[in-house]
Amino acid sequence: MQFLLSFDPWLVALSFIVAAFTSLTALDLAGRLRAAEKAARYVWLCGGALAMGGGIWSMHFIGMLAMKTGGHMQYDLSLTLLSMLAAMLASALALLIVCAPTPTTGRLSVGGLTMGAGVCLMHYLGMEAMLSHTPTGYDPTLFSVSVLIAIGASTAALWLSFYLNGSVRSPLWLRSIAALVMAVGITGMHYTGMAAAIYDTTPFMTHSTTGIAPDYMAITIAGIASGILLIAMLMAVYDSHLVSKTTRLANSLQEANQELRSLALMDPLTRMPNRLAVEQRLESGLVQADDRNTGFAVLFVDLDRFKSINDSLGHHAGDQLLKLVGKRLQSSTRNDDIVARVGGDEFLIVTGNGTSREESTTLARRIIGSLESPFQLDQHIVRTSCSVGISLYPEHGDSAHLLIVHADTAMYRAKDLGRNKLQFYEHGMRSMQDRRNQLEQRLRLALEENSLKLAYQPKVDVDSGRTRGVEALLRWTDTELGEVPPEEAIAIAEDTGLIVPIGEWVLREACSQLERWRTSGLGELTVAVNLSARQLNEKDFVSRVRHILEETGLAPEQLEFELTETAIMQDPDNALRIFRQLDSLGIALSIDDFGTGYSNLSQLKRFPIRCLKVDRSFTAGVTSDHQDAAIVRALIMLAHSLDLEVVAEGVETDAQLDFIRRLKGQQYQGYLYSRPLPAADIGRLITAERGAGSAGAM
Ligand SMILES: Nc1nc2c(ncn2[C@@H]2O[C@H](COP(=O)(O)O[C@H]3[C@@H](O)[C@H](n4cnc5c(=O)[nH]c(N)nc54)O[C@@H]3COP(=O)(O)O)[C@@H](O)[C@H]2O)c(=O)[nH]1
Repeated sequence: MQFLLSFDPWLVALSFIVAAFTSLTALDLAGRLRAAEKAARYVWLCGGALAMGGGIWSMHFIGMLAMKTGGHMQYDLSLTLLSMLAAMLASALALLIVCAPTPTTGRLSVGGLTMGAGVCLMHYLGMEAMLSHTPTGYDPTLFSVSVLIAIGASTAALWLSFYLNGSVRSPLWLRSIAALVMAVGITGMHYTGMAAAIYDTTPFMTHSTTGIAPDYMAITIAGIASGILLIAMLMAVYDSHLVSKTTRLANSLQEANQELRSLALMDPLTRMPNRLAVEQRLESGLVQADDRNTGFAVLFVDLDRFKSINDSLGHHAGDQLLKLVGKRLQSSTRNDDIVARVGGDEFLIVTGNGTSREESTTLARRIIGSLESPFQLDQHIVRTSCSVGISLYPEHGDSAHLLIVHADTAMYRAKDLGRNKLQFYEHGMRSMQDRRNQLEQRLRLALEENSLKLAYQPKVDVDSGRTRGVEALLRWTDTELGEVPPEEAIAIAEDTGLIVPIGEWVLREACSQLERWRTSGLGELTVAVNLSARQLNEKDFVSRVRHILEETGLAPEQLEFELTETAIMQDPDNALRIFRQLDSLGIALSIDDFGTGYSNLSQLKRFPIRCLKVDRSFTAGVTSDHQDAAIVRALIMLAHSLDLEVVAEGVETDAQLDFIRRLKGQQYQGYLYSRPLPAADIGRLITAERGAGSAGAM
């Protein structure tokens, strides 16, 4: 017998709300379950099955309570518990299914079927639990519809869960809509199932006194609903904690990433872009230039004599200098140029797009000019200069690599041409390494074939204007390479160790020449020979010198060695030992390029030195730069106080000579009197000088 049932609308609404709330919680749980690690997954699974099963079960019994009966309904305890167990097992199964990483159709179908069956089992066991109002049968159509709704709703719920908990968690509004759809399914199934019930008698007119009373049932339902609410709240709190933790982690990860990225692109000393950064910039510059049909320039800047500053003043000072140089370079460039430090004392500048050859020249000149004024490094004042090589895009290369290599090659050419210069790359210029290899080969050959030459530059007495001695300077004109600048030849010789045999050749040649001049009547001149630190390291250096003096017949008093402060400081103890032996032979020792090496004077004063040579870079500025003038004044005073002679190098003008004279510098050397000349020319010059002297005396 079918009866028309009526329901309390508030309780029906409540049952729907509980269903929706349960669905929302279940969707949330499914997402967490999938993301959870092994142990946490079991906790979420148990908690989820309890909450979800309990929720569905509560919704079902609220629906029962919503049914308006004339009597007092009681529920069978074991069937009620069984129905609850069925709901929870079905939920556990559903959650297990959604744990799987991929939602195959088979998995969804089996899951939907099993869960639907579980929900039906829960529902119809619940119906059976109604004591004295147990249905006697079910309308097959409505029953089938309720089963189909249960399976359909379960499959939809599983599918939604997969869909909404993919790689990215869906927003709350989307999950809420899904939960509402699921709630419609669950409540739809429930009320269809209730409508399917057939009773023999008018239901609910009788009273039962056994089983669970509706009051207890309401309390149980309220308890379970509160439990779900609690779990949902706990999840929300956990969620916000997780979100803030994740946000914090994400932020610090982002910061760490940024830091790593900037470190990878930054030179740690100067905090300027590094080689990688400039290469990236070059790559994008190439693309831009092609798009706009323009060009740009790459400038390779290398400091001159940085090594000697670093060696003599120490790495701290060297580092300070590099930072200051970096700042000056940056302030010499425009905003759209990038300045990077790409090696020890090497900087690379990539100009903004549209830079012409003329603009690159102006920039290179500005850069060279920016390094002209001295640098203050703690208590030291330091001077440096730079050589700049320039390559242009597109003329000199079509890749970042080529442009850098060509700018580098041009920079080495600028160094060969005497430093403190700019040089554009020219096609056919050999790469630095190629040229070095060729130079080394040719230099060895020149030594073997005895084709090296010496030039001599007079060292002139400031008061009398007469030549007191000469400095022997290496000259090399190669048949293939042409005239090779002495600085380049010496640098190769130093690097390859050839400086030892070449130095010995220079010494023998200079001593022989002096003897020839003496025997030809030029009188007692002295000859200064430059020494390299490498020569000092030769075990038998002193005995070789003694042997050459014996061989050539030159008196030791006519020989003088010049050594830079930097060379001495490479191994001061060894230098001191050798200097003492040379001094005891009667050979004089001079400190070359004085003022550029910045050695400590307490070290230097231990050495048997007779003379300080003021570096030509200071002499050049004595009449134009008050700092240079102050430095030369201080150096000469220092030499006087240590009872040493002073030779001012690089005197090119009368004004410079006057300055040296006023300070009582004893000797000078420079183009003013004579450039370095071949031996024959020097012979003639001194002969003329002597003749003029005797004529004057007469
Ligand atoms: N170990 C050895 N070093 C050597 C030897 N021969 C030369 N050298 C060193 O090479 C450097 C370059 O020498 P060079 O190009 O010969 O330059 C010398 C002079 O030409 C130059 N000079 C002299 N007067 C002036 C001047 O008025 N203006 C000006 N611009 N330059 C001038 O100075 C150089 C001499 O310097 P120094 O030796 O410091 O007195 C140079 O460092 C040589 O030392 C060698 O055989 N062995």
